[in-house]
Amino acid sequence: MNLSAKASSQTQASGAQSRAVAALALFQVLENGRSLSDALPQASRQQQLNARDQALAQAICYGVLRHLPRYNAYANALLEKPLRAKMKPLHYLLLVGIYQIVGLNTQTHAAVAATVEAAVLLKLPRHKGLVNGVLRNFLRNQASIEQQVDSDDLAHPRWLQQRLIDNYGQQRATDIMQANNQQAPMWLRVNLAKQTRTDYQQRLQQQGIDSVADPHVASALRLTHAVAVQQLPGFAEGDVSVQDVAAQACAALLQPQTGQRVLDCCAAPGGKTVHMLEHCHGELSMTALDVDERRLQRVDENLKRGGYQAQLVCADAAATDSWWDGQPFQAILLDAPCSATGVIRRHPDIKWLRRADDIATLTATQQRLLDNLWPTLAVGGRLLYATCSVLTDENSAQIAAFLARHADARLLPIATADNPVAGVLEGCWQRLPGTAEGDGFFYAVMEKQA
Ligand SMILES: C[S@@+](CC[C@H](N)C(=O)[O-])C[C@H]1O[C@@H](n2cnc3c(N)ncnc32)[C@H](O)[C@@H]1O
Repeated sequence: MNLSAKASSQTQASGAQSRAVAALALFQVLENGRSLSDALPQASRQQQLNARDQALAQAICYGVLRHLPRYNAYANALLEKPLRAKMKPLHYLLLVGIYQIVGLNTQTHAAVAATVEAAVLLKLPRHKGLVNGVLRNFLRNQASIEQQVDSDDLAHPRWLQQRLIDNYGQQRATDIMQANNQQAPMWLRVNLAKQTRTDYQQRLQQQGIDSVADPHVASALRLTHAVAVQQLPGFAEGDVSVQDVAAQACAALLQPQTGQRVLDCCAAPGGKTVHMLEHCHGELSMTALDVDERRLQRVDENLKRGGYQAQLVCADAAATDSWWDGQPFQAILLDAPCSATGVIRRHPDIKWLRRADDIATLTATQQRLLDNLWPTLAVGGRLLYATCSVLTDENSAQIAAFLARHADARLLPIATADNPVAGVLEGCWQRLPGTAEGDGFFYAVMEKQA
């Protein structure tokens, strides 16, 4: 084989690998209920994908998940009969192929060829012909198939659509779902303990990376185009972190003060723990707690990267007898486990993995955390309750019920009001996805009365 033929067959092989990885990851998410952030890296490792091919596999998975009903409908229209259970990975390979034809500006014929080849990697080599036939048929008849298939372009499960309509009305619910189907921008949090935001923006500019400063959150820069973290100057030294602008608002809302005892009780992977430490130049007595030991390691890594210290505790935050020494905290961040319906732009698998029943379970957990942590807060101290959810049961209704149960809790109104949302408890802040380019997020600040 000459060199260029060898190079071209290597390119083809890596093209097939990324398509196979995308199909396998989608299979794991949609058939086995695994999160994409677990399934994709695992499938990538199995196929030994390089970073570039992994990025392609990820882009394909995101694209398919964003408009899953539409691509499923196309595949079903193209297949004479549904595939047998054993051949199910092939269905996801077809979605991968269809998405590339519809949604990616790749060279279509090369993309189809790589997708057909991926059937071999899925250990279904005998069905290469089927994949080829279906995708070529779609290429020939795309316009008529798109016309004949009645697909739901909002692409959210019915129960979630209905909840959003119940919470916000038809128009706002539609806006939320449309925003959920967009790609989220990359946001940076500049470590203001080390440099000004303008200085860091200039460092970016010197590397040819354009950014826009957020008018409300002092540390936040939005990149005009996403880049790999390794390209960010000073990333390894903790000069900058990747964090959405909505998450960055937490430190300023809680306002921890130098020298205070602070609890971050659902801390992993530690984005907000480190931000609070940056906010006070590291001078906080910080306890970072999480129930998940593996995720707690990420907090440790993030602390080390920034050069900060915290006491790490692995425990159920609500089981205070098991970890609390009885010394009250002056500030508590409860970034509660939630439906994550505010971050569907970044995790499009969420809308297919969540079930309607999950919401009641989550609200019960949130209530237990709020009630059991409240006694650990000092009189005069503040608790910030935050979620990346847009559902009122987890947010306004949760806080209204908490205030009704706790006479010593006073809501400190948040004056930001860049997007007051009808139906949200006055004094709380509900950000909706896409508003000012940020994620959907909810915040309520409460102070403990004597
Ligand atoms: C929204 S994430 C936190 C994100 C984090 N604050 C950050 O900014 O990087 C919620 C976290 O709550 C943790 N968690 C869930 N239930 C918990 C519990 N009962 N006690 C402590 N942590 C819990 C999860 O393991 C998860 O890491």
